Amino acid sequence: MNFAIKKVTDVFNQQIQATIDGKTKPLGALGQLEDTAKIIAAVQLSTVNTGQQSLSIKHPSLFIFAGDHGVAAQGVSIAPSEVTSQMVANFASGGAAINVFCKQLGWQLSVVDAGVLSPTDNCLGVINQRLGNITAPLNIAPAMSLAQVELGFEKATALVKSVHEKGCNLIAFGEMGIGNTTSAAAIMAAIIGIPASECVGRGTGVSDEIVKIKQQVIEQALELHQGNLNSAKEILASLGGFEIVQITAAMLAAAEQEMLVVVDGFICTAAAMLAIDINANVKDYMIFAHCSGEQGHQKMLSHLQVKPLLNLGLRLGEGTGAALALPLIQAAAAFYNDMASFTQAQVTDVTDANNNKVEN
Ligand SMILES: O=C(O)c1ccc[n+]([C@@H]2O[C@H](COP(=O)([O-])O)[C@@H](O)[C@H]2O)c1
Ligand SMILES: Cc1cc2nc[nH]c2cc1C
Repeated sequence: MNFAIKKVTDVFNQQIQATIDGKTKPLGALGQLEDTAKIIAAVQLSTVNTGQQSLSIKHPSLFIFAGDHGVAAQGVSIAPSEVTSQMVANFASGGAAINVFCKQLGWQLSVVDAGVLSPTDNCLGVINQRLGNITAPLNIAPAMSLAQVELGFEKATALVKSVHEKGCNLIAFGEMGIGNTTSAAAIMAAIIGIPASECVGRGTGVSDEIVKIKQQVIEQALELHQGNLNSAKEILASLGGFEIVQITAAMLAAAEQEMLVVVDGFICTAAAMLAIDINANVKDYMIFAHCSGEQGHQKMLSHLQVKPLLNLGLRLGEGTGAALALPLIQAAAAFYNDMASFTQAQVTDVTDANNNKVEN
């Protein structure tokens, strides 16, 4: 599957910067909200809203993709794989952190079974996009086949298209999967080309001893699959998870539909790295919500040269960081649309006086 993602043009950058700088505030005083407004404006002025001046966040939707990881049986998590299906049931009945935040903040929340141990057919509203029950342990065999990766890409793409058709223009991704910090750290090591020790972390909160086991498992996996890590899809088949496959594809499909993409924590950023590897244009559509407490996440973000909005020490996943960033994203669009300019408010333009921006 290929994704035709329009490159966000820089033709409007000067206009966008002038709009932001013309607002009644010292230059740069809205900090990262200004950077966020620039991302939204660059996407919306150069794609959907060409020529239109105001920014819009329509029907913000958050998708949690859940998948189980065979590597969990190698003792790399505090929790057994059964917890993934149990948490999916918790999402379906509204009891998880992400349910509370989505309800509070006005996100539409959907839960996707990308392949968890116990099929979740009896969970109300859970979307069935299963690629299997659980991946193979990545240090022993390829996590899945390339055919499963392709199927995941097809299913995720169709899902995103249907959400876009309902009028959504901003989509966020979260995940749930016991063992998936091992998979994400292995993906990170493969993509960045750094040792497993720099990528591995405590995940759900494992001990130093288990961190060492995780590191060994990742090192075994990288050695086993060397030669089969030449493309993002090969990396996904060798080291991925069913939820990571579908998040990667969903990010690409969302950018293809000219939607903004909100990236959550460590695992979702691993998917973002893979998506960027497949089509670099997708990065222009991404807003990085937060820096997770998972060691390795800051390194991923630095590698991508992006600055997330929040740094709250969250390490839950489920899309919780993405959900909490929504009010800031909305605030960025709102100040861009609604703040008065120096001219409109008849306030002395301090940017001219102090920064010699106007040549006269
Ligand atoms: O989003 C993050 O940065 C993050 C950091 C640490 C853990 N998690 C969550 O914890 C689970 C994976 O942890 P583990 O220890 O089982 O690999 C998975 O369900 C993730 O949603 C998520
Ligand atoms: C209880 C629990 C909830 C989670 N939510 C995301 N990852 C999780 C991991 C565990 C163990």
